[in-house]
Amino acid sequence: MRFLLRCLAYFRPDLPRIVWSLALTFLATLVGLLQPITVKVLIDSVLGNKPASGWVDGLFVAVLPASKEGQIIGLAAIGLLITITAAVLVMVQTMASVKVGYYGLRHVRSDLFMHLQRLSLAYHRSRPQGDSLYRLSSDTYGFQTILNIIVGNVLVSIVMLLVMAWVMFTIQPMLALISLVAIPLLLWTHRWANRAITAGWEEAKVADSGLMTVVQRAVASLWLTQAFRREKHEYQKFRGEVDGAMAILFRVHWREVIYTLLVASILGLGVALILGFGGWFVYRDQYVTGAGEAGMTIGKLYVFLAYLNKFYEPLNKMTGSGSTFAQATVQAKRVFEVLDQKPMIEDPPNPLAFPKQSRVIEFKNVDFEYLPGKPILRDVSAKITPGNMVAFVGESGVGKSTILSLLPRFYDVTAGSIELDGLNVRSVATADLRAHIAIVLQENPLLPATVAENIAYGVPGATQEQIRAAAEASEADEFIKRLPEGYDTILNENATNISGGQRQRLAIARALITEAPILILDEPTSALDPQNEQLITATLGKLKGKRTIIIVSHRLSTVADCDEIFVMEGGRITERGRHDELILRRGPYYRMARHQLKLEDDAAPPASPVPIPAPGTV
Ligand SMILES: Nc1ncnc2c1ncn2[C@@H]1O[C@H](COP(=O)(O)OP(=O)(O)OP(=O)(O)O)[C@@H](O)[C@H]1O
Repeated sequence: MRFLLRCLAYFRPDLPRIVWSLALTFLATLVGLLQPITVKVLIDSVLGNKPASGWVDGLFVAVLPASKEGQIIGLAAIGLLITITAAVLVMVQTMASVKVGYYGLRHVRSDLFMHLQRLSLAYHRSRPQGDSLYRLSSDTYGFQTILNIIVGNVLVSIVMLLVMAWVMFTIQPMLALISLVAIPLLLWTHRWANRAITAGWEEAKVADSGLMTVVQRAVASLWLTQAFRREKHEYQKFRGEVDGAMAILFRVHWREVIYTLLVASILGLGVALILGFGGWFVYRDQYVTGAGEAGMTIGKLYVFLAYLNKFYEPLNKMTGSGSTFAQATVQAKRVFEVLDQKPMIEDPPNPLAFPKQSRVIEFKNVDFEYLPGKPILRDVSAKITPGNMVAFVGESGVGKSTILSLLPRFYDVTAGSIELDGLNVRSVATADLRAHIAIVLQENPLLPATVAENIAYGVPGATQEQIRAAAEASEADEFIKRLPEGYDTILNENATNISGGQRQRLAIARALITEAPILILDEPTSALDPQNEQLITATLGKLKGKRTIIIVSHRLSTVADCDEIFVMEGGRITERGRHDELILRRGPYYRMARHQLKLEDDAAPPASPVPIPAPGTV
């Protein structure tokens, strides 16, 4: 019940429309109830010449003309009018409920989308993207289905059941009791089927979202497939997933059709009982005891059978929608599974004020592990003064990128702390913290939008001048002006219509326009040719003193100009200093430099700082 109320809460803002829709449904149902009366009046009063029994019949007879022909035509016209009125009411009700459904769907999707954005990178990296897409695009429909079934079906059906039961009892109490036999049988069948079908849908949804993941991965790595001629293998993998999902769906549908068969048989049994007992009552009252109008008549039996259909209709609907309902609850549960995930990175309850400005950054005895018991960083301490350019260097996998991702709190440290001007990053709002930091990675996502829009992503409403200034600072202006539409050139998916170096310079422009006091660059030049590397190194050189720059790079030519270089080994900082100091020390940095800068193996420590070859010459 709590689960259903939680689902329905998404539709609460539309409560007046739900009430209106319900009222229309009842009205349409009531109007529909008048339909069998036209036949009863035709059989009993017009053709059978019996007096009208009851005030509704009397009302019908009263509006009919005197002649038999006129009465028959009149009843046909009334029947038509009733049908059209009920259909119009249903039409208005349908539109009202469709609106309620879609508004609710919008709420659910917005909630889920927002929550997915709040969930940490750790969450998203541990799950297939296709699964999140599936939950957002497909599973959210479950809420709409639950509303439609509860409001448009269950509530109306329960009222209809009560009304019909009362009407049938007034016609023939014994027949009414017999017709109730179906209810316990239906309840028992429903209990069994609901469990089996829900379990089936749970399995089916996992398989279906797995299919989405396969497609998403295949599209994202299409170049890999084509380059390594693995189309056949990928196709077979896809077919395997499709076949697996289909087999599960077949199993669910088998359970559904068996359930439908059982429901139809139970309702059929009810109708058969009424036909048998009802027919016998008519025979007894009209041909044996001669009770006449006071007993069971053919007209009454007809009306009873018509109402029996209307009595069974909601039962049929309720049980018939049982499978759809089971599927919808599985979908809604999958949405709640994500909504109930607590974001790992949360703002403190009372964040301290933290206006954007240059600040001293300090890593204090930082330990970090992605997985419990598997330390990546150990006792890392480093102080970076505003305006300085520093670098973390070291072999692949030592934890350099990990350090960068701790500063904007993509992950939280396991022990120790990171402080800005002495304030722990955990004591300020994440948005305020991240406003201090602009990030450039080795591979930067660019959007399928214009070049100008991509640069201005972090500063919506940036002027043309700001965009141009950022592009000039990142040495991107030249190439942008040469693009077919200049700054208005639209980048295609993954920005493959510009080169890797150009993408990198756009990413730097996008970072610079934010005027964040801290600029983080993770391997900004590793994918670039010497000429582009030189351009970017020159850009960074110009920013020195204006922003705090933290670089992770393998290329010593990119970091040689830094105010401080932190050398990392096995998750620890083992050496620190300026390039020339580190070379003189003949430690791990020197060993790295020896290969890259082609220093003589046994060369004596140079008396003066080692000249750094200009980027592009090593
Ligand atoms: N999301 C993650 N979950 C678990 N382990 C991870 C995750 N990301 C990185 N690692 C592990 O953490 C270690 C450090 O990774 P990191 O990317 O920080 O190294 P790096 O020094 O930047 O390497 P490279 O120079 O190759 O980029 C590696 O052993 C890596 O396997």
